[in-house]
Amino acid sequence: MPRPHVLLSAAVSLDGCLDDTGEGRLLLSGAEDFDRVDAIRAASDAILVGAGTLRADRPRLLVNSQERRAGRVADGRPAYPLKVTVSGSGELDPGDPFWTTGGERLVYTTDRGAAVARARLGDAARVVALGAAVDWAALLDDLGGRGVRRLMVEGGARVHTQLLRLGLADELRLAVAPLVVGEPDAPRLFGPGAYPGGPRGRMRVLGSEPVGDVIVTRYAPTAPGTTDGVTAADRHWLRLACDLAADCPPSETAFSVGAVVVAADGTELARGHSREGGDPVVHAEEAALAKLPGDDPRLATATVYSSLEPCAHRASRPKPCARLIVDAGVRRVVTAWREPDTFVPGADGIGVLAQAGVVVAEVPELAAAAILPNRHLVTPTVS
Ligand SMILES: NC(=O)C1=CN([C@@H]2O[C@H](COP(=O)(O)OP(=O)(O)OC[C@H]3O[C@@H](n4cnc5c(N)ncnc54)[C@H](OP(=O)(O)O)[C@@H]3O)[C@@H](O)[C@H]2O)C=CC1
Ligand SMILES: Nc1c(N[C@@H]2O[C@H](COP(=O)(O)O)[C@@H](O)[C@H]2O)[nH]c(=O)[nH]c1=O
Repeated sequence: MPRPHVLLSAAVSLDGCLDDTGEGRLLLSGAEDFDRVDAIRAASDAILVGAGTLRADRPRLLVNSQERRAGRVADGRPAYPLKVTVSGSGELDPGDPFWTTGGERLVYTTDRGAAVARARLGDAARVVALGAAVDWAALLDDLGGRGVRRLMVEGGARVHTQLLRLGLADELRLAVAPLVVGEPDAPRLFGPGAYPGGPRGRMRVLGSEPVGDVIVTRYAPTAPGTTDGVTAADRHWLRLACDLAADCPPSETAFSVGAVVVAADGTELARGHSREGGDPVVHAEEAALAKLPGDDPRLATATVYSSLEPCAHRASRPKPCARLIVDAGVRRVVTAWREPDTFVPGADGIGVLAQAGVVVAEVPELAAAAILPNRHLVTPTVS
């Protein structure tokens, strides 16, 4: 099951605070903005907050609009999204309105926390133990397995910080309120640590609008991952490579493939697709790499996204794409689809890359998109 789309939602002051240190929650949003948040909740399958937010805010996390609830029911969904919390300790207060209102409740916790949470909550929630520690990737996989496609995360600071740092957030929606908290101990949206792309990495702005007196901006993280684990930004770039594959001039004798080269800070360096620019034999990765100077220093930390595994054997050119990638100094490749035996039996571009020390991440959930423009070339059993 695919992981859900993860949307981080927060309201902050001009000095980046989520709250002040006083009693009760600081309302950063106005009525119009709370209504915008309500619409996102209604469009979500599940809403997650950390146990710290449960303790500090005692939220209900409802869809407040009756029309929106009715719309969900008309679509065959429950009136309220699933409510999810994360707690290492399991120290959750059954008197909180979170457990008695709205949608069904789910707690992700540790093996030790599970015993505490079950004793405290009884039937008010399903408690899922994820081992000695809570692993966020495992949590998202589990939610995907429960049919959650869109997850809204409403904080707090420690939860947002981890999801962004781990590269697991697809989108960040930030409402910036026109006030300054000014307190040194007030919770900040993002804590210190190593974020994808480092301090020079820039996110992509998807849009921005005034809502009442706050400004809401939508961002997408773009900096590639650095391991064979797949991040949300990796999926974004690989989806683009699959879209490029669909743009190739069709062929009966070669695959349609798209490729994108992305720098460590999330800057797109080059893109290419098969048979680009009227060259009947050029491959996607070859076309993309040819647009960059061979000594471009950004290549050493770049990631190549290719809808199809880079080729290992080639009749039409001296070097296959796996070798071109290694020779360009690229150390990481993300791909959706292993090459079938259609033209070259036993091609193992991933093996060539791995042998040269290149980290390869595979995203099988995007294989269908990579195959689509090639469906006339593969038998149904291969696809
Ligand atoms: N302005 C806004 O939009 C929002 C503001 N807020 C504010 O944020 C503040 C709360 O933030 P914060 O205190 O950081 O709390 P969080 O909501 O981020 O919750 C932190 C708690 O969640 C659990 N947790 C988180 N990550 C893990 C993990 N990897 N493994 C195990 N348990 C984990 C722990 O629970 P446990 O302690 O049980 O082990 C931890 O103490 C409040 O002041 C609130 O008002 C909150 C949401 C939105
Ligand atoms: N203070 C604040 C937010 N706080 C969030 O709203 C949650 C409470 O929602 P509810 O149960 O509907 O009262 C709370 O737990 C926290 O996640 N959100 C925002 O968009 N803007 C704000 O100014």
